Amino acid sequence: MQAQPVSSPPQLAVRDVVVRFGGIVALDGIAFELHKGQILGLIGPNGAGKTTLFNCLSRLYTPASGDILYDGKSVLAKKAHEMPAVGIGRSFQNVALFQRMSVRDNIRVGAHANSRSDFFSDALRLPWVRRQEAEVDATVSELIEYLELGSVADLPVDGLPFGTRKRVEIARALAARPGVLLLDEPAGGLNHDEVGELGRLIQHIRDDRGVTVLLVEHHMGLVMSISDKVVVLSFGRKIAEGTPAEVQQNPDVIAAYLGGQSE
Ligand SMILES: Nc1ncnc2c1ncn2[C@@H]1O[C@H](COP(=O)(O)OP(=O)(O)OP(=O)(O)O)[C@@H](O)[C@H]1O
Repeated sequence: MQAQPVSSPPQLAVRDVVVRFGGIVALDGIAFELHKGQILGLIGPNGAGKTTLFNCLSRLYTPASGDILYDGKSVLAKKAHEMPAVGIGRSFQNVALFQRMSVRDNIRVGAHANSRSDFFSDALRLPWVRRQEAEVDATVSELIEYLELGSVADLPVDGLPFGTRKRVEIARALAARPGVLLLDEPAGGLNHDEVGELGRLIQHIRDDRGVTVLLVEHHMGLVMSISDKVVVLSFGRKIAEGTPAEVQQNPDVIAAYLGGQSE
């Protein structure tokens, strides 16, 4: 799938977001837009505000001012657990799965984010509950195949290699059928080959499933090779936005990273 032209309304819009922790201004009026089918890389030196922004997008933090809009509607009244149903899914930096549960059941948890149920309907196994369960089973099976998790589907998560657990986490986020997928440092802890596979996977998720991706990542090779657009933060401000080539040549970006290295 091709990214929509930037003249179309944005799927996700970050408008002048400010976050303060005591005297620290972690985000100082951040604004950018993400269009359907784009892969956006959010980068910046340590302490730039990437995680803080990510936590605003998944509603773990509430900005002091500014707004976040999904398909034109503010999400600030939503709670974190409501976000998958809104259409914004996320993965966590350090993998946040149910360790003793199987791969299949972890993915099932993600699929249930979009399903409705209540005690009596469940207990009576009403036809719509059975139909919904069949749909969840089909979604989970399709994702197990899509993410090549078939050989480990019924194993508990805690014994699996880190790279596999990261794929399970992506599968769980996809199970809620997000319009936008937020990936928090997905390359962290992966080896060179695994990073290459991850980059192809993220592009496939965009191309095959039409999912828009916002990627917070320190791995420059990954960000620059797959992003349509890169937003650069430094000390809570947006210092650059553009294509990977534009951003890499931007003197402010080069200075921010060199400054970070000499600290
Ligand atoms: N919960 C918090 N309480 C106080 N200050 C915080 C909190 N979270 C972040 N900060 C501060 O806000 C600023 C932005 O931090 P943030 O973690 O968002 O940066 P980052 O770009 O994600 O950094 P890194 O790449 O190291 O993860 C930093 O100065 C940080 O110390």
